[in-house]
Amino acid sequence: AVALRAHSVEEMYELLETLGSGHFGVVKRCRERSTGTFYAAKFVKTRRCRGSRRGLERLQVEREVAILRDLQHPNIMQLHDLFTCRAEMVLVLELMRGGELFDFIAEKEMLLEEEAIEFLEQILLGVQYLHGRHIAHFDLKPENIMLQEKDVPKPQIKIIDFGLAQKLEDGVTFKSLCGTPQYIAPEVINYEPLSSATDMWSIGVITYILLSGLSPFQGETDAETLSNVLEGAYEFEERYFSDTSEMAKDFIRQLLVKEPQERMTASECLVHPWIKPL
Ligand SMILES: Cc1ccc2c(c1)c1c3c(c(C)cc1n2CCCN)C(=O)NC3=O
Repeated sequence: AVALRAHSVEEMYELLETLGSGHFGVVKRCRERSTGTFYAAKFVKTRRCRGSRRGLERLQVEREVAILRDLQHPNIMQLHDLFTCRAEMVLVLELMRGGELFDFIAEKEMLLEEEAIEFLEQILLGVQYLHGRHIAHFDLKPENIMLQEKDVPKPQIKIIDFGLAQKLEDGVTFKSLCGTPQYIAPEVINYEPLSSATDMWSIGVITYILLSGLSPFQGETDAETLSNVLEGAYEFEERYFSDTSEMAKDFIRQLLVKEPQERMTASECLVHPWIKPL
C-alpha cells in the first residue's frame, strides 16, 4: 500500500538527474536508499498561495493519485510511493528506462506493422483494463506511452500521466476542453459528452503515426489541426501507406469515426483481424 509519508522524499530516495519536465511537473530518476532500486520521482508544485493555477494542479495530481492507487495492470504505470508536503507532491513511479514511445518512433521514422501491433496490443490491453473499470485516460498520445527498455526485441510499455483521467460515472456527462489538438476527438472540440470512445479515437491517431510517422490531422496551426479533426479530414497518403496492409487501414478507419458510439471499443480492437489474425 502507498502510505502518505511525513518525511521528505530525500530521506528515502537519492535524487538523480532530471528525466523530463513539462505541464506534468519535473521528473527525476531516483534511487530508493533501502533497496538500491531506481524509480522515477514526479514533483508537482501545489503551493496554493500562487493563485488558482497551483490549486488546479493539486486537484489534478490528487485525482491522478486516487486513480493510480486503484490500478494494477502490467501496461499501466504503478505508483510506488507518495510524499506530500505543503508546497509540492512527489509521486514515486516505476522507472521506464526506454523513454517515450514518441522518441522511439522518431528514431525509427516508422515501424513495421508487426512492431506496431506489438505496441498496440499492449496499449489496448491497458486501455481495456482502464475502460473496464470505467476510467478514461483522455490524454493518450505517444508521449504518454513509456518503454520499460528500448533496445530489446519486444519492448514492454506502460501508459503514464493520468492527470486528465476521469472516473466515468454512469449518467454523468463529463465535458472538458483539454488534451493535445493532434490527438483529441471531435466530441472534445464540440464540447460534447466524453466517454471511453474518446480514448479510442486517440488510439486511431497513434496507430496512424506508428505506421507512417505522420500525424493524420496536424495542420500548420492548432486551429487548423482542430478544424481537420472536426471534418474528420485525413487520408492514407500513397507515399507513406503504399505498403500498408488493408487490414491496418481498416483498423484505423474503424477508430477515426466521428460518431463516438460507432468506434471500435478496446475489446473489439483486440479481436480485429489486424491485431488478432485467425
Ligand atoms: C527515461 C525517462 C525519460 C523521460 C521521462 C521518464 C523516463 C518518465 C517516467 C514517468 C513519467 C510520469 C514521466 C517521465 N518522463 C518525462 C516525459 C514523459 N512524457 C514515470 O512514471 N516513469 C518514468 O520513467
